[in-house]
Amino acid sequence: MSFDVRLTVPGRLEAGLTAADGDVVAVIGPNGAGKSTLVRALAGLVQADGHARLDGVNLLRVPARDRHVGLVFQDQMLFPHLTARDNVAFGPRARGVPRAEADAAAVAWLDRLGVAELAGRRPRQLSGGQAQRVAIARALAADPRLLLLDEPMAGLDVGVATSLRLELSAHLAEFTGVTLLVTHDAIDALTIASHVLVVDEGRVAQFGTPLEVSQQPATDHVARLVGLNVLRRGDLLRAFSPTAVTVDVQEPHGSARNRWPGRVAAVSPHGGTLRLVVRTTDGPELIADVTPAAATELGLTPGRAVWLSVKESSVRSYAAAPA
Ligand SMILES: Nc1ncnc2c1ncn2[C@@H]1O[C@H](COP(=O)(O)OP(=O)(O)OP(=O)(O)O)[C@@H](O)[C@H]1O
Repeated sequence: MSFDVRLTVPGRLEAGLTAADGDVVAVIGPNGAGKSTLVRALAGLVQADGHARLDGVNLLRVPARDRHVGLVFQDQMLFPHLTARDNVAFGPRARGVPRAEADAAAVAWLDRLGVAELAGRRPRQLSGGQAQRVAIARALAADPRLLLLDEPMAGLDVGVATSLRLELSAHLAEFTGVTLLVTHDAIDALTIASHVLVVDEGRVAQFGTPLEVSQQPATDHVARLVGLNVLRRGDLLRAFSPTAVTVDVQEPHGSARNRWPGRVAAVSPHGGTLRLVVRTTDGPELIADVTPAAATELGLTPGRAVWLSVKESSVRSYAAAPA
C-alpha cells in the first residue's frame, strides 16, 4: 500500500508526504503551524485542493463519511448517547458486521486498551483518559487504512499519558495501515514514529526519519524539541548539545571560537542537571545544561549576565534545507 499526499488549504497549508504500510508519521511543529489543518483535510473536515492518494484512490475526492479513516482528536468526538461498547462497535456495525460479532470485537478492543470494564458506560461517565482510550479503540476497531491521531495524549495527566503511550506504540507497531500522529512531544515523535513531518508556518520544513530529524534538525523549533541548539551560518546549520556548552560569568580566555555574552532567562530541572535558557546579547536563545553545584557556585539565576562557549569539535555542521 502507498500513501502519497500533496495538498493545499488556501492561506493555511501547503504540504506533501509519502508513506507506506505500517508507517507512523509524527507531525510536529509550533502552535498554528498547520498540523491539525493537515489531519482535518485528510479526514474531510476541512476543504483541500490537490491529492491524498491511498492505494491509488484520491481521498480528497471522496466524501468524508466514505473515507474510512480512523480519527482520534484531542476534543474527541464519542457519540454521547452511546455506551463505550456501542461507540467502538459503531464502525464495524456500519460496515454490516452482525451485532453480536461487532459487540464482541468492541469489547475485545476495549480490553486491549485496558477499559473493558467500562464497556457499559456512556462518555459523560468516563474520565478524560478513559474516554481517550475508548476513542482509540473505536478508531482501531473500524480497521481503517489511515489512522489520524491529533494529540491523543494531550490534556491527560502524566501517568495516564505514559501508560497510554506504551499501549498506543504497541498497537501502532502491529497496525498495517498508515498513521499520522500530531504531537508536541519529542519522545512520541522520536520513539513511536517511523517518519517525522515538521510543519512550520503552513509548509513542510523537514520530512525524514527520527534519526535524521534529531541529528540534523531543520528549524529552531525542531532543534528545541529534540533538545539541541541550532544556529545558522550562511547556508549551514550548526547544531550542538546543551551539555557541550560551557557557562562562565566572565569572558572565557580559552580557545573556543564560539562564544556569546547573554543573560540567563530561565532555569529548570532537567534530569540530574539544570537547564539554562540564555538570551544572548545579539543572537538567539541558547540552552545550556549545568550541574546544580556549578549553578550554585556561579549564582546562575534568571537575570545573571553570563558567557556561553562551545568548542568547535562539539558542533555538527550540515546544509540547511532550501527555503
Ligand atoms: N477554521 C479556520 N479558519 C481559518 N483559519 C483557521 C481555522 N482553523 C485554523 N486556522 C488557522 O490555520 C493555521 C493553522 O492552524 P492549525 O490548527 O492547523 O495549527 P496547529 O499546527 O494544529 O496548531 P496547534 O499546535 O496550536 O494546535 C493557523 O494560522 C490558524 O489560525
